[in-house]
Amino acid sequence: MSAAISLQNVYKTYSDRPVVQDLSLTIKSGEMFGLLGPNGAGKSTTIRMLTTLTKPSQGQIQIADFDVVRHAAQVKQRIGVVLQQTSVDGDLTVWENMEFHGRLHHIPNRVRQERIDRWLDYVELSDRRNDLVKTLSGGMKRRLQIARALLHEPEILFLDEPTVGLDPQTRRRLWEIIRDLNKQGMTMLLTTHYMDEVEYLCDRIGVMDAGKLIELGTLSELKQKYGEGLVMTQKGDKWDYQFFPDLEQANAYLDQQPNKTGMMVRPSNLEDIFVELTGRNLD
Ligand SMILES: Nc1ncnc2c1ncn2[C@@H]1O[C@H](COP(=O)(O)OP(=O)(O)OP(=O)(O)O)[C@@H](O)[C@H]1O
Repeated sequence: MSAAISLQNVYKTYSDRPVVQDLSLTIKSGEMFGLLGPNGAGKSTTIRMLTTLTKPSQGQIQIADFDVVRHAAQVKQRIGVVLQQTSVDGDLTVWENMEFHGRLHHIPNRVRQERIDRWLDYVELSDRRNDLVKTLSGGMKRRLQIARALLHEPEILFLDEPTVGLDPQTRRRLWEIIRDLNKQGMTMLLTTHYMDEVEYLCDRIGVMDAGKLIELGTLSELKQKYGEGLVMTQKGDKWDYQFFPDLEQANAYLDQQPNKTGMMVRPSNLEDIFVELTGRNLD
């Protein structure tokens, strides 16, 4: 597989304050990549640079072999973007939002109508096509954002916190859409605060903290690295976490303890690894 997204030693500085530092990363074509990190880690800034919305202060970014600064127009043709803050226009209908976006991308009329129908159908909004967007639920608006981002048939889709603020059923529904698009071959980069989202969706995970990429790998690689078994020990109102290569070794350790009160063993998960790495919970 070739590289869909490539960052080499990328920095972004605002008023001398580095918010992204020395970020190098390659995402293959067809990959579903999750960028995880606490508030202010630099995830949105990274997405903004990848999607030509802001320029890197230093370093190189290529999308489908096009430089994001020198060939921004070619990059824009190849990417779809669903950002947290880019909302759909509430005073237009569902169809008008799609139509407007299609015209911006100069999609010829007949093709545009066919694609609007197809993508609205795909995100199950066909029956709401004549409704004002402000009358839609949060989940429907997000689905419309996705349909709109797909209208010009991008190769790569960027999703910044795609399910934030949505109820569990709606999140699941969006996950299915995201998964299905990836199965159809679309490269995807998503940022999220939700560990379960990354675990469920992503082939590979990058953890950002304070502007730096501090960990990278598949979930199983990360679990192998940090340990698949965990011993939790209650210390007052806090828990101490100790990783072990597997559950058997975690249990063996527990068995050796003279006092097992306040101790428990369980399989580790991504959140444990995240807390170990950043010393913080995400919520
Ligand atoms: N336009 C800007 N001007 C100045 N500082 C900025 C700007 N955009 C972002 N920052 C700062 O850069 C840092 C990284 O922000 P960013 O939004 O990329 O983080 P994030 O990981 O996406 O966090 P969140 O999950 O809260 O969105 C923050 O400290 C933020 O205040």
